[in-house]
Amino acid sequence: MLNSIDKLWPGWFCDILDTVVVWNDGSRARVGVDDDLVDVEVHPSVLDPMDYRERVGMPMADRDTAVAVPVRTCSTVLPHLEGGVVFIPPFTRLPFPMSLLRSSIVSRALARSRSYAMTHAAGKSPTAVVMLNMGGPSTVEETHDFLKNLFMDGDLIPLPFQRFLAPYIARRRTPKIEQQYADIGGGSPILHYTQLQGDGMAQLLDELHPETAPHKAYVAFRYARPLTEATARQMKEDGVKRGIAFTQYPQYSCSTTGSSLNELFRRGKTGEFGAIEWSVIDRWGTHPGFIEAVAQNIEAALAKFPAEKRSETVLLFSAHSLPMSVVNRGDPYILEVSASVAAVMQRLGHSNPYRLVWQSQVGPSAWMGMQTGEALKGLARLGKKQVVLIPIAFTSDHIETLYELDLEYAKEAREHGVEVHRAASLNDSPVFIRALADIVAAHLHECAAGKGPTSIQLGLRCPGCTNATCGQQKAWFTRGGR
Ligand SMILES: C=CC1=C(C)c2cc3[nH]c(cc4nc(cc5[nH]c(cc1n2)c(C)c5CCC(=O)O)C(CCC(=O)O)=C4C)c(C)c3C=C
Ligand SMILES: [Fe+2]
Repeated sequence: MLNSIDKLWPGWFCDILDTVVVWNDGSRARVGVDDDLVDVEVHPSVLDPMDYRERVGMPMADRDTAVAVPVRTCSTVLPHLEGGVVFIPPFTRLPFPMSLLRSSIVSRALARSRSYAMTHAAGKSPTAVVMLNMGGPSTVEETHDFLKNLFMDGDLIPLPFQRFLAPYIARRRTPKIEQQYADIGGGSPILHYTQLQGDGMAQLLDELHPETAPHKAYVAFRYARPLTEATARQMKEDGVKRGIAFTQYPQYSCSTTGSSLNELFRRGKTGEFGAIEWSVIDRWGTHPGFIEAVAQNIEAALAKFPAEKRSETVLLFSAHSLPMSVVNRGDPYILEVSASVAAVMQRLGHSNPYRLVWQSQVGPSAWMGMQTGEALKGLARLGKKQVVLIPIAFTSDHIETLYELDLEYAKEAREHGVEVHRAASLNDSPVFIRALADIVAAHLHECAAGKGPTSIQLGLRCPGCTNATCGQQKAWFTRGGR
């Protein structure tokens, strides 16, 4: 039996076969290693992958992202399962070695669905999925323009005499930040990863939601190339009629997602994008695919500690801080980051002690604490000498992970005798890319079911909000950008 499976799907299972146990009856089963078990669906006696897909009516992407595990033990309990496979749906919690295996299978899915998308979606105006984020300088030379755009943004940093003060502050800050980008390899990798994530997501979407295919990912950065205005020109040129504004910040803040939506609104209402029907995905910080992808990276970092001391390791979640003035006007970011952390810890079965701390404060005003650097020193003082640092509020590497966490904080902690490993950023995680596709597919289904173009939550302004654009923007998107 093992040989026949190995011939059909070469190399997929060999390394986990010995650890898998399956039992139960009917079409459900439990699979896992020792006590670490998950519920799965069982498809007995199906060995050919194409046949498998047809029989269960499963989209190509799901077939490949599922982990198919040959049944070979427990033949006394379930003789009819021997020679079959079990299908574990995407985002099911998996014991660690199996979750790694699934990642590699998802990579194959991306490659396969590319050709599917091309065959089925030729010649139609694309459904645009606009990936909103702040962006970063791709080269050191772009640092000044990035900072100038950032300090000009009154939604992020309201300054007196903004048009004059912003260029001045940007100029003064440029040498320091240029050096940081030089130290992390000569620029921010955010554009590279956003394009990769967007392209992978669009390919999967063509299959998950063929009604709106072809899907095309566009990147609209707030402070770096490609800026929203350039993306608007491109979308108009491509004849886009349907757009989804998809924030790439998992958790909502008025200073991040809110700022990007305000910018989209300003340019959308003057027709820069052409005539587009808009809808918005404004937050997804507890989506099971996002949580699964983060959890897998934590498990990989935890595995670097000796097994006998692993459970003592502190999981230190770190997110970009917010000024207390923003928190105190009712911004939902702190709550939503906390919800992400709670969901990840739930997924990990609360295997370790944890804290959520805050980094990257800028300027002299009061910011949300405790600060990440101080927390690491505090843990060292308390004798906690093993830490996994986890970036939880950003989806790819950037100056905060590669410079602040890796070069500053982790180094300092090691000087205090703490062993630190950072959980990798999501970057090219296939599980994460699949999650992005899943989020958009669910959104498209909801739109088709008449649930409206925005979430209910987007409609509520912060109780302390005095920014008129926020109100107009929310009303405009609620009408589908009309
Ligand atoms: C969820 C992420 C972020 C939130 C929330 C956020 C709020 C926020 N940021 C500033 C000021 C600055 N941020 C800067 C850089 C920067 N900010 C984020 C993310 C969030 N910011 C990232 C990922 C980056 C780095 C980009 C990269 O490519 O690496 C900077 C510029 C760098 C510096 O000068 O130190 C400033 C300034 C404020 C005021 C704010 C909340 C109101
Ligand atoms: Fe920031």
